[in-house]
Amino acid sequence: MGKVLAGLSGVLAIAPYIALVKIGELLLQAYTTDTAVDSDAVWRYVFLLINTFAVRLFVIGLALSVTHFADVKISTLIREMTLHRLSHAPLGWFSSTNAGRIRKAVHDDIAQIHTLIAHQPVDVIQAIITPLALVGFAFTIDWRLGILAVAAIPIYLGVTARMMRDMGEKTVEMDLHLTRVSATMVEFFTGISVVKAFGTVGKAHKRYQDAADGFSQFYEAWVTPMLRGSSLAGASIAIPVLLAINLGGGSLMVASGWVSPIDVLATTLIALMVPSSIEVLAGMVWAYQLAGAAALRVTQALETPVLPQSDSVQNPQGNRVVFDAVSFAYGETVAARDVSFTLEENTVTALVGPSGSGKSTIAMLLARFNDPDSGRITIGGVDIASMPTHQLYRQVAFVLQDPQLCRMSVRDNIALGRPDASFEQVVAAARKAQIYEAIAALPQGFDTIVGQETNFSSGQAQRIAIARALLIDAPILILDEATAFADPESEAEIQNALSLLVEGRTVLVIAHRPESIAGVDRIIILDQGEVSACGRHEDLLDHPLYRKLWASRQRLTPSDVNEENS
Ligand SMILES: Nc1ncnc2c1ncn2[C@@H]1O[C@H](COP(=O)(O)OP(=O)(O)OP(=O)(O)O)[C@@H](O)[C@H]1O
Repeated sequence: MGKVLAGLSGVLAIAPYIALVKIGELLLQAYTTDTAVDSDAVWRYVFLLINTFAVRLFVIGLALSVTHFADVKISTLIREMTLHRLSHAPLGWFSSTNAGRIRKAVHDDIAQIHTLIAHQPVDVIQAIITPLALVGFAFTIDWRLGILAVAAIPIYLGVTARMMRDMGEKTVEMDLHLTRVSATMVEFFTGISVVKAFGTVGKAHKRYQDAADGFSQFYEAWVTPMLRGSSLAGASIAIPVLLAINLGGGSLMVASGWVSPIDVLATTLIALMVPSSIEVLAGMVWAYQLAGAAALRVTQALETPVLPQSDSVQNPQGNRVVFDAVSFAYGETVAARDVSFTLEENTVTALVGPSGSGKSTIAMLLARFNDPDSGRITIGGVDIASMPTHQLYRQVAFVLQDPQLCRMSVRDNIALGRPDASFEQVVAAARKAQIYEAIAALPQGFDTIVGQETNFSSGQAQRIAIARALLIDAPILILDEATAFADPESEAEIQNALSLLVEGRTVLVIAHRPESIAGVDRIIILDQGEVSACGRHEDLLDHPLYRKLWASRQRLTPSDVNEENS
């Protein structure tokens, strides 16, 4: 409908020229016959001019309204589909995915598609129909004047077509460069505090600098030859050139008695109008290319892998967790290889191993951050992949290294996993997590907005995360041990909060410091994604890797270390 209305407005564009020719003919006739001008007829054409102008404005407005309504509907739909898709993506996907890429797809790219839906149908149809209608009218005035009116167009089109030859590929390439610049900028700003603290701004800045340099080199190489072509194309449709062709040629035709001066005037004006319509079209082609590339990226976001979801609530028998021959790889990097172990109910099990041995990956498979490539994980005999997400997260809670407080009230932050919890339950969780006093001391208490009215220290944020997990009251808990000791000042309070949290639960601890897990029920040593040994601290003291991990923390006695080295 938008296109039909735009076509109609394009046809109406010839009305001023018809009025011009008719009024000109009336004036010329009065002049040559030395009679009075037929002013009624002149006014009729003036009214025709005003009316068609008003109708044209109305039709364009209507066409744009139709396309803008369509755009709002389609953009909303695409946003909903993208967000729905992203909300079902494995949690692990977010950490491995470039923040800049997601932001660009969800925000910028969907906005860019606006051009494609809201403006392109109207502008392109108008830009095609208007010059065609004008040129058609010029030919109806006189075919020779019609030819003069379009004489410069083939040169303009030829040069422009040459310039635009590999526009599609180049636009995609430009977009890749821009995405890289955007992603490195997000990376740079996200880590700016750490980078500054360690005085390595230059290094971190380099990735962004390289991306920006890459873009400017590509852009210069692409645009420089285009500028020459663009000057030549512009010169071929410059006003002096068009006036010389149309007025020069037209004057010769008037002298030969083929056409009247009014005809020449009307077709000259048409000749001046046609290139600007074509330029609008060329501009639209460019915008169309950009919007096309944006649409491609949105399509890719819509193809984000999703975790299969089950709707049928399962009935696990207890909370025994079994990892059964679980393997998982990030692309080529194998992070878990044929891993099997059991977490007995109400025991604390620690995963230890060198950095990169797969501790976090394996632990987070239990929270379905990703699904195993092979093998399965069961809770009470039920495969976690067959549990609905809400059921799984009632069974499994986690306290991670970065507690991630949201910009909402402290109360809502604590009740994030259980929005139906009463205020008394939230307060009780805060008390158990040893964070009640700090919250109560805030001017708005539990209604204080985090990140706006207050900010918590990392130790306090960790205790809020513990309160959150306490409130969820899940029987299984994944705990990143780094969390517990990140803030030495509040270590005692965190220890107390944690001992309350782990009580009576099945706990899997991602242990970064072997000395802190000496009292746990079971220790699993991981090496390059494989289970190397399991047992209690005392049982494992002879294990070379375990001894090495301890030695690296200088907790083994010198004699132990010597023994190991001998
Ligand atoms: N999101 C990811 N994308 C690609 N590879 C990853 C990702 N996360 C981890 N890896 C790789 O998987 C392997 C296991 O990493 P993981 O973080 O699970 O080890 P870890 O033992 O927890 O390490 P650390 O003690 O340093 O936290 C490593 O080789 C790591 O480089």
